Amino acid sequence: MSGVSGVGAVGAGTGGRRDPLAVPVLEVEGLTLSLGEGPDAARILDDVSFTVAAGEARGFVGESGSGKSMTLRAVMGILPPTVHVDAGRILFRGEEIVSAGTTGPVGPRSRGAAAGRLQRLRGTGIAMIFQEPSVALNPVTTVGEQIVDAVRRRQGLSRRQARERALELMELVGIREPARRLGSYPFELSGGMRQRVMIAAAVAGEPQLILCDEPTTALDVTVQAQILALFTRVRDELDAALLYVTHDLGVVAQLCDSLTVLYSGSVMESRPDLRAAFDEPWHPYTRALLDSTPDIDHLEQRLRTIPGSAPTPRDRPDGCPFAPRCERVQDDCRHGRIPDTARSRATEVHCLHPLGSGPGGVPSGESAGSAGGSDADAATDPSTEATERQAAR
Ligand SMILES: Nc1ncnc2c1ncn2[C@@H]1O[C@H](COP(=O)(O)OP(=O)(O)OP(=O)(O)O)[C@@H](O)[C@H]1O
Repeated sequence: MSGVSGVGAVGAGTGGRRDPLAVPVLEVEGLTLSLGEGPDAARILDDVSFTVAAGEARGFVGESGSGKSMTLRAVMGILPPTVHVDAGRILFRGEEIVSAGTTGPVGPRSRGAAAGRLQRLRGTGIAMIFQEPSVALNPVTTVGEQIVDAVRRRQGLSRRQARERALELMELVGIREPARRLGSYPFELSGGMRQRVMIAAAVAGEPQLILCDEPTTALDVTVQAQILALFTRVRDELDAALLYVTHDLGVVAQLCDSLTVLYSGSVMESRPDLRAAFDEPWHPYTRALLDSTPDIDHLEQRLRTIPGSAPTPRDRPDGCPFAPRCERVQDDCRHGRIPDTARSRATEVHCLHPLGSGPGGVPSGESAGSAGGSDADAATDPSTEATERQAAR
């Protein structure tokens, strides 16, 4: 792809050193969501926290129904009307955009300062890329018009300038002969091409945060690899923060720097260093997910499946929601709230009997510090290491 023009076309592309102390682009703090109200309310997200920094790609993984999409929808401000925020908040570049009491887009409680800020950010500061391009693309409008409109809406350029920018964006996302393709309708393109068009339209506003909801699941592996490479490129050129939802750890391995593992609405494990998490997962659920992921280097090994199934929001058990399926379960796992046993600022492990050999079951390399975060913590905190690695990239 020749798209060097894309560097100038889509963003800051600073490529310089980042400030490890900079405010994260996205901070989700204690997000707790319920479906319905009153005695029939069911908790679909319970005290979920994580951050994504500029230039970082965080994989957000878990089985179907674990709450991945709902988290993205909360960030984007598009929760279903029946789902509301019980507790927690979401900050975009340090500014609160979602707070407790927020409900779906039609609810009266969604109005207010935070909702107004979110409205303005949607499409410019924050972009979302869906699994199915038809969700985002208009079938009766040419792809050129859709990208030009996205550019104009977000950047206030003239029609001619916007067309030039649209061509650059199409080149950036790997659409050959973009001038010819401007006049195509979505149905005239392959699935992979439609996905590229959606990405081009999404990044037209030079977003600082890109939310991806399984955007390659429907594509064959070759196209999937191209799209993943494209995400890496767009992220680097915009210095954007990427939150990538998937159930596929193979995809996470190719794209992401950090990892959050969700199960039945709760964070099981959150790690700033994806490689360390894959080499030595601490939560038995993360281990089980890894064991059920195909490994191209060890095809002779039989894949393990996780016995049983995840609870629905209405039948979540007391204690650890994974306990009924966990090989390491003990009596104390079945009662009360499971605390974070990692004792590190950027790392979370909600398990009373984690894998590993360090203090609290957490290997020494990533166990640094207390939740308070002293200078000594900063020297060894894996979040600092990960940020510095990114800064040096
Ligand atoms: N529109 C909706 N209205 C009410 N509840 C919903 C809605 N969509 C999903 N849910 C429920 O919210 C919970 C979390 O669902 P969510 O879609 O976030 O899971 P997920 O991890 O993204 O799953 P998948 O990988 O299948 O997309 C589930 O129990 C689901 O049944």
